[in-house]
Amino acid sequence: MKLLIKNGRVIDPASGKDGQYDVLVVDGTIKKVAKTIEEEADNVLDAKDCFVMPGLIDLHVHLREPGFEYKETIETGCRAAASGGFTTIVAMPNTKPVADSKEIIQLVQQKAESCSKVNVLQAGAITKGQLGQELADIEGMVSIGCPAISEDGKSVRNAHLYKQAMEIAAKKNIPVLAHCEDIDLVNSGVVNQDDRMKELNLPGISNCVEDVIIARDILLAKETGTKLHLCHCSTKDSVQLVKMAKEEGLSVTAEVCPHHFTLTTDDLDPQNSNFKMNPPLRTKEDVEALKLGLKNNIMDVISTDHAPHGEEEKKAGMLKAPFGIVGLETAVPLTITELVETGYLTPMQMAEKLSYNPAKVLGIDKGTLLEGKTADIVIINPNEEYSIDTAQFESKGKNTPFHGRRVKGKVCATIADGTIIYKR
Ligand SMILES: NC(=O)N[C@@H](CC(=O)O)C(=O)O
Ligand SMILES: [Zn+2]
Repeated sequence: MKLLIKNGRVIDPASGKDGQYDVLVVDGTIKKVAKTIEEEADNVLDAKDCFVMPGLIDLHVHLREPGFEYKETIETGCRAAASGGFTTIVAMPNTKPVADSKEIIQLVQQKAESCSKVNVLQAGAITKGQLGQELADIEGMVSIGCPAISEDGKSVRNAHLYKQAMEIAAKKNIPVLAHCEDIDLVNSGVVNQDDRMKELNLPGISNCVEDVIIARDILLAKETGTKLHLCHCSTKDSVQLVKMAKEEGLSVTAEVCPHHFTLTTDDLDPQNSNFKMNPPLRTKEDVEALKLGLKNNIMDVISTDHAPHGEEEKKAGMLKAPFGIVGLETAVPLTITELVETGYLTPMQMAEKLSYNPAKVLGIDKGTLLEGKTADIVIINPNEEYSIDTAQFESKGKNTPFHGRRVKGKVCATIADGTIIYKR
């Protein structure tokens, strides 16, 4: 099987290439990247005026299977990933049952393999049942291909237990993906703690809820030598803390989600609980710090925190609705509109944050268009303008505050392992 991608703007962080090239894929492998390739192929894609980047990698996805199939299934989540340009996704463990054992990890792996070419990596929970009492079988899960551990949905409250998990992760050379939230400080908050929250008369979540755990986790990573990756950072001090950790030479990386660099608490419509997510939308000052953090390469990764929920449960109002919004199918246009068009990120940095750097965090041989590598590729038209429409989503989750928003940047095709898995 031969696939030829013609006339695109190839952007490949691994080689530093940014220019017009043709890409030839043979039997799932990138065979050749050259100025012009004249070769018969089974399939030819014209990528004129489009970015051709390594397939996107999302370190933070909630696939909801097993247990919450009404919100999303592995199959619908993978379809959403493909239409969003993602060829590898890391699934979070807060399923029912929790992904805390070899059996559940294997179940997800087998289902994913049977229904999609998207590379699904299931993160293992840190404690059994995410109850924070007893460590899960981390070594066992790693032995069957679990790429990382995470207690996402919450933090491990007991620092001693967490430190033990970090020691195992360090020994196994896998990253710890940290959801940073001090549950004792949350105090039933649902939106950011600021003037807007007072105006809306809703309970608030202060920046400290996130920052104190980021600080704790960095110090624990320093003492254990573990690779720490901080999930969905939303505060200005998170950027400062990551900067300090990097200056000290620690193995600390961090991600920012599109909603946290696009919206502030001023945008929040209290009647629409699709504005409710964890961490919450923060202030202008926080958003600017996150954007500069991405620009200055303090923040390494853009992840989606794709968190699908049912329509009914999201209708329960700001106080009762579950936290979370979908993100797989809006990440590319939001990144282009908010960060590339505005000059915060170059297209090369976009490819770094959405593919090359997440691959490095996981230590997997992906996120590149080098010859000889697996052909995971995304083709994006950065100039196409349109309105986000949830009716077009492949995801079961339609819970996004971005429905109707004008954006620029459209995924035209996604190729995983040499196969076209999405084409519009
Ligand atoms: N981010 C969210 O608001 N919700 C996530 C949990 C999480 O990622 O922390 C979920 O599972 O729904
Ligand atoms: Zn989380």
